[in-house]
Amino acid sequence: MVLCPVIRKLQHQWVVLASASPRRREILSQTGLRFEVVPSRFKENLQKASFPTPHAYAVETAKQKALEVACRMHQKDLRTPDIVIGADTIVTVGGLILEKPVDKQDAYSMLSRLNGTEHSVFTGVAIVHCCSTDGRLHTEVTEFYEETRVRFSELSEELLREYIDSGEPTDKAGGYGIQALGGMLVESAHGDFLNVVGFPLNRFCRELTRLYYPPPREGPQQLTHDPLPALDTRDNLSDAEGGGSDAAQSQEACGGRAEAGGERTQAEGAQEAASNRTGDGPPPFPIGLLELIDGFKASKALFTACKLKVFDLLKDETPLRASEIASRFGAPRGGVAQLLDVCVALGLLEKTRRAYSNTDLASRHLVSDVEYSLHGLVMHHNDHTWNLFSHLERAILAGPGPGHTSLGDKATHLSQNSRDQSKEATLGLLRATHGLAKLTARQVATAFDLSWFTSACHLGGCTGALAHALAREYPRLQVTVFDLPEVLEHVACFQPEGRQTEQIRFLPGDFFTESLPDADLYVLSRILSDWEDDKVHELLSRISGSCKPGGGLLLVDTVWDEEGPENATVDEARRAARNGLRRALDGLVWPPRAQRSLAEYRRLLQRHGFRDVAETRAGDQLHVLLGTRPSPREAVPTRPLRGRLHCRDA
Ligand SMILES: Cc1cn([C@H]2C[C@H](O)[C@@H](COP(=O)(O)OP(=O)(O)OP(=O)(O)O)O2)c(=O)[nH]c1=O
Repeated sequence: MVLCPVIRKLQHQWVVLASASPRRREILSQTGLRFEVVPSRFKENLQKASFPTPHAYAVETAKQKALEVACRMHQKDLRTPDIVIGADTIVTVGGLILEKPVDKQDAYSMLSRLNGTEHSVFTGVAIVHCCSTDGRLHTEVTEFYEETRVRFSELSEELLREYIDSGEPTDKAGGYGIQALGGMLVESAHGDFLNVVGFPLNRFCRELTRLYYPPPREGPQQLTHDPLPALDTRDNLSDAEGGGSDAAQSQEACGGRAEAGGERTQAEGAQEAASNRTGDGPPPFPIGLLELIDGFKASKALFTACKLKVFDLLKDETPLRASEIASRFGAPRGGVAQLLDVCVALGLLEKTRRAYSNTDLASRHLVSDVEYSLHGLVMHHNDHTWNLFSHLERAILAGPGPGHTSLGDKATHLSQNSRDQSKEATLGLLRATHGLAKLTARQVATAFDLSWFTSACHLGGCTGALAHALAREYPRLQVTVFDLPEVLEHVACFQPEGRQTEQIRFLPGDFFTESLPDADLYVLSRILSDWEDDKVHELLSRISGSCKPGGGLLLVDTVWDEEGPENATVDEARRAARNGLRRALDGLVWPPRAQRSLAEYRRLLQRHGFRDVAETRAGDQLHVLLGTRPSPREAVPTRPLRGRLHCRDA
């Protein structure tokens, strides 16, 4: 069974695992992936001292293992696999890198070092996408590593000796196998268990997802090949010429030219095959740039498929042919079939025997009436954001000014007073925000333990997505959703059925002009970044004035100085950068928002009398702060303000 949708995307690719490790084979086959095993002949002898970190060494070794197999297969078979996966597992302790012990004595000294202490197990992984043009191998490498911290308990000499005699340490990094007898040595393990066993499966699936959604890479996907059996060990690919991986020979195959002298190392040969070529030839094909150039087309295809409700048509899981879908739209088959094929390429639809069905991703998020639907968000971007961005140049040249830009004028109707908006526009905006709010609601509700509060008031709580998550997590909590009457008149259609409904009430009102409902806990989610400082102070002082001693304020928002969590992985840092990019892009067409740093939000809470401010993250985009009110305080009288739609545009 294939649980990870991205694995399905690889089912027609020729995937090779460049490893002799039975553990890696077993772990990878658990995904349902069809792959072939071709053990690497790369000699694991890179200079450890030349790497800045132990994991850099593991990643490079993994890469060279995979590149060696890619080159050899290309040369010997004249058939190039689409993807070659290499991995290398090492154990590090006190700055030392431990690989597989060479003998019992070596195993003993490794295990003695690990005895009673904590060490790290790193597995470096390389996913090499290959393609062949004019007899030359071109590769694109994605690499990453995962760390697991393992602690051994204090072990007796006798136990270590017995363990070594069992023979288990021989083929395992650090001289132990956590998955078997070696599990008895381990007191604790923090991180991915499978990473210790030789392959970080979870991270691997996440990396594949990152690579294949959105649009799959063009190069490797254009290759065709015959389907191969799920598991087929082809250890013995070559060997008419006597095996061994000769660098010059493999260079000839990979680069289409022989290297006189043949003094180059295998690593160098494989490295060059990685197509980082410089010099006279054309520069490497800029896949990333072309994807960027074409990116808008992919978005528009998705928007159009959503507008036509293609994913709704396919939601009952009966695959339909292009002609059937076209006839439902009363449209000619040709264009519809093309759109459907684009959706297949984008990973939104699957095509089997000329019939189309939704991928898991589409079933979960693009069908309009499912729980975690983002259909409303897509429609909002199609109907509003798309037009705004077509005026981007004008917006930039006009620059910010009084009343913002001519584009800004157009834009403000999206985030302005909802009384000015048509009912349909308000509903569209609510659908867009509801989809996103639902996706993050549980993470926000559980960011802190709120079980000591008995009543909460979500100010500007819109459709109640967060209120429902709070009610679900805290069965004692009564939640009031306080929002403008013109917002609340539309929320009935967003309410799920269930027990939590009894814990939730919707109260119309304007949090700037009307008294706030009583509550132990006030919640503000993505509100403050819509307002400049004077309004923010006004609102916080009203909340502070209504908040009882011991009550709290839960503040949820994006922050401008986001760098990802402390000790962020490369992945997390990238995500943080992408969030920043999204905000920067929005800033080009919408009136600038009052983005604040985490420290500024913390100071705001403190200034308005909230103490012990704690902060954490909820998912990729949101930061959550919780402050409590130690003593009662008078509410500061406020000027009445115009009401507005308290939910962020998407
Ligand atoms: C720490 C630890 C390692 N190992 C294994 C995983 C790896 O197979 C091995 C480390 O050696 P590697 O050099 O990473 O891999 P390998 O030689 O087995 O296979 P190949 O190079 O062909 O890919 O140690 C366990 O099985 N259990 C453990 O607890």
